[in-house]
Amino acid sequence: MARYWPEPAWTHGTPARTGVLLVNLGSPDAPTAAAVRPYLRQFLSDPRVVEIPAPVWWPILNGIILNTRPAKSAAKYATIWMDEGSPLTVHTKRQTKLLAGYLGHRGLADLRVDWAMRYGAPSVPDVLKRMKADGCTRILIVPMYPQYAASTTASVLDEVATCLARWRNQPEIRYVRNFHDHPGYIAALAQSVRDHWMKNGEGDKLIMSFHGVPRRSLDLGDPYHCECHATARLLAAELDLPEDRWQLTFQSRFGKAEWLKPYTQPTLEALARQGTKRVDVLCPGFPADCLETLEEIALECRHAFLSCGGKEFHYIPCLNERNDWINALSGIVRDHLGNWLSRPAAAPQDLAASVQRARKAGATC
Ligand SMILES: C=CC1=C(C)c2cc3[nH]c(cc4nc(cc5[nH]c(cc1n2)c(C)c5CCC(=O)O)C(CCC(=O)O)=C4C)c(C)c3C=C
Ligand SMILES: [Fe+2]
Ligand SMILES: [Fe+2]
Repeated sequence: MARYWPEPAWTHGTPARTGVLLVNLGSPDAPTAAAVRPYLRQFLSDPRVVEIPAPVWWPILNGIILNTRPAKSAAKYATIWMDEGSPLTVHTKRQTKLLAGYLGHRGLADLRVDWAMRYGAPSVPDVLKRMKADGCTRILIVPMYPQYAASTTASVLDEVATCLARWRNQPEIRYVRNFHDHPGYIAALAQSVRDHWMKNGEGDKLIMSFHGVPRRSLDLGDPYHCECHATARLLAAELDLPEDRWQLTFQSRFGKAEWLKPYTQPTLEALARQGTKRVDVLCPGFPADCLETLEEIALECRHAFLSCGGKEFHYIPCLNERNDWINALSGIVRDHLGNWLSRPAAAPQDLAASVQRARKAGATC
């Protein structure tokens, strides 16, 4: 239970601040098996991600997966690694900096905007602790997942709650549950497609590929499937695309169970075999490029489509640092800050120190 540092005190004189914390999934520290193993161990030990009872799952995880997958995943990470690190981390860091700038221009320069990763570093508890030490008495948590899923969004909230469960004097917390239908997010996606078409012409079909989840989670009531469909419909409408010009698919299946269908790669292979010459592929569920988009889609799926007779495969990058997207994100943040914008944050107080001072001065309680 002593996983986290003790909470920092709010000291008198520290100016009160409102914090905004972007949280993404996280990456290993390096594209090596040694770095991928602890990352995968943490990720795949999360009961929100793998919902198999621990006595059944742990021998599989420790006996098979952690002995075989790290080297294979590391080789994939190595193909997309950037000079500054994993693409997911690099983009999340840049998005944070740009968001702080946009919010600053909207008169919110004193917001403390930071980022953390659910798995790997910097961890959610470490960043929350830093934010509290810097006077954040209110914190808006922004899981960087447009579509809510228990395995992603709820897992971030679990981690925040687990951290705060060890704190006596907690900040006020709000969070963004989803933004799958936010007009600014849909408009930025649509413009990214139009920008691509302007430079490269239009393909025969636009494939919107979302990360999959086990089919069972839909049957148990997870709204993820419906939110992916809502995003795809809104995007197709914004682009004025008739039904036969686009398709939604799910990628990144993990394990042997059935996942949400149709699967991305088999769909692309079938399209190529049926004579579709050119596809444009977009991953609207990922606000930042990462292993799953740059390796699985832009490399593996391209190869699969071309090997089955397709002629042109175009990958449309994620929103990353696009101005229209960061502007939309700043709107999402402002909407959720709501009445925090008009009420000053409570002054941070180190109550333990106040009590001691009062005692010294002769107070009896
Ligand atoms: C976009 C939302 C995501 C959902 C939903 C999601 C569910 C989910 N993922 C796994 C297993 C793995 N995912 C991996 C990588 C990965 N997943 C997401 C996003 C979602 N996952 C991202 C952004 C990434 C990329 C991370 C990066 O560093 O770039 C991996 C690790 C890589 C590998 O070894 O393949 C695994 C494993 C499950 C089981 C799941 C739902 C239950
Ligand atoms: Fe994943
Ligand atoms: Fe994958």
